Amino acid sequence: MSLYIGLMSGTSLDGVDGVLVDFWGGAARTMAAAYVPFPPALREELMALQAASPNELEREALAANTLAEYYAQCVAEVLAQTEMKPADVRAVGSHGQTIRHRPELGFTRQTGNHALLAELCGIDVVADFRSRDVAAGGQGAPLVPAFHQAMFSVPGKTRVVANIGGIANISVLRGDGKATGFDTGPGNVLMDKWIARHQGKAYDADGAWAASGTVIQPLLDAMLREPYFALPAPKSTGRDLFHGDWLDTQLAPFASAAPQDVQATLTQLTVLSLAQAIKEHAPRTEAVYICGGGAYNGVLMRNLAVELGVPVESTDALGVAPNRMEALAFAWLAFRFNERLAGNLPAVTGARGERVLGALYPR
Ligand SMILES: Nc1ncnc2c1ncn2[C@@H]1O[C@H](COP(=O)(O)OP(=O)(O)OP(=O)(O)O)[C@@H](O)[C@H]1O
Ligand SMILES: CC(=O)N[C@H]1[C@@H]2OC[C@@H](O2)[C@@H](O)[C@@H]1O[C@H](C)C(=O)O
Repeated sequence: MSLYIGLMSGTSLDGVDGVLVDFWGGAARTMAAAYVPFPPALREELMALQAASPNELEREALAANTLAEYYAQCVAEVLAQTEMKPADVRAVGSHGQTIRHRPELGFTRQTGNHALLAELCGIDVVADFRSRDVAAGGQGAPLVPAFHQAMFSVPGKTRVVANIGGIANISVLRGDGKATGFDTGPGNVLMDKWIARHQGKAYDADGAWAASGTVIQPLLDAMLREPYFALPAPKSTGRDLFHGDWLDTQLAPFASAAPQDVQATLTQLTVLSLAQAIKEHAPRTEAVYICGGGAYNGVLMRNLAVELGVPVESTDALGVAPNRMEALAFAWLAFRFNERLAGNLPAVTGARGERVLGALYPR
């Protein structure tokens, strides 16, 4: 067996997903999965750390310590579902928590106390997967297209895998074995923000609130004029751009709009920005497979299928539950690190070449 654990806590800031996976023989066999939600205080602190604030150096370090405890709990929960012990696992691939992503300034920061995680779980930890790609002139994101290519590409067919997390990104898997991909823009981040503000809920379950509203076309048109959407790839984004102030600036001329109509419009912003990217970069794709929490939003899924005119399915159809995909990808990146194989696709990130990604914290 070639066992790895992948941990992913993404831009939604809701918690950490973990998987235990066996890469023996080149396949990826998931043996266990767990999700550990973050308590409200940690979520709020991680949200606050997305932008400049007082004493952030110390606060980041303390948040990193707390994260390590939740990550270690997630590792313990996946192991508890099997007969496996820490010594059976070759490494934990831990994404960490993105608190800044500024590749144009030469850095991206995923916080987490990786030394503490190694100490707490007694397994080698591989972390900081994005920095080397940025050092080589790349965006450092998205990284999952390399994993999607390795697992899901089919000769002679174009497939698209789209992740709709806080931010949305696509992987275009071409029939010739090559892959491209980039961040298309907001996934759930703006919808989550809006429903939290108006209803105190973490997200719009199944898009039901959006479905009760009507799209405000002038607002949608204005938001689609955001320059990011027209930028050529390679490109990546995050809460650094799509934050509350961005939303408030867009909404300022629409102060009297009904909240459910705004939610319908934000949902359609995600649909159209994704659909435009797919139509432009994969016009002949036969199917689009969705992972990330957006796969559980029926309104988003149906509207995307209408917009694209091709089947839109969850990645369950590829044998991977949508909420496990990214954790699986970071287990795979740890495996690539251990084998000293490249983890990035320069055609995706724009790096000068292939690089081994990650840094090791031995157990
Ligand atoms: N049942 C559901 N109905 C609607 N939306 C849902 C549902 N379940 C999850 N989501 C959405 O998915 C989000 C979480 O998605 P996910 O865990 O893929 O994000 P992430 O990994 O944190 O983000 P990223 O991929 O950008 O790093 C939630 O915040 C919510 O908006
Ligand atoms: C800097 C950062 O954390 N980026 C995330 C984020 O969440 C989705 C999208 O933006 C993607 O670029 C990336 O995550 C996935 C795992 C990736 O690197 O492919």
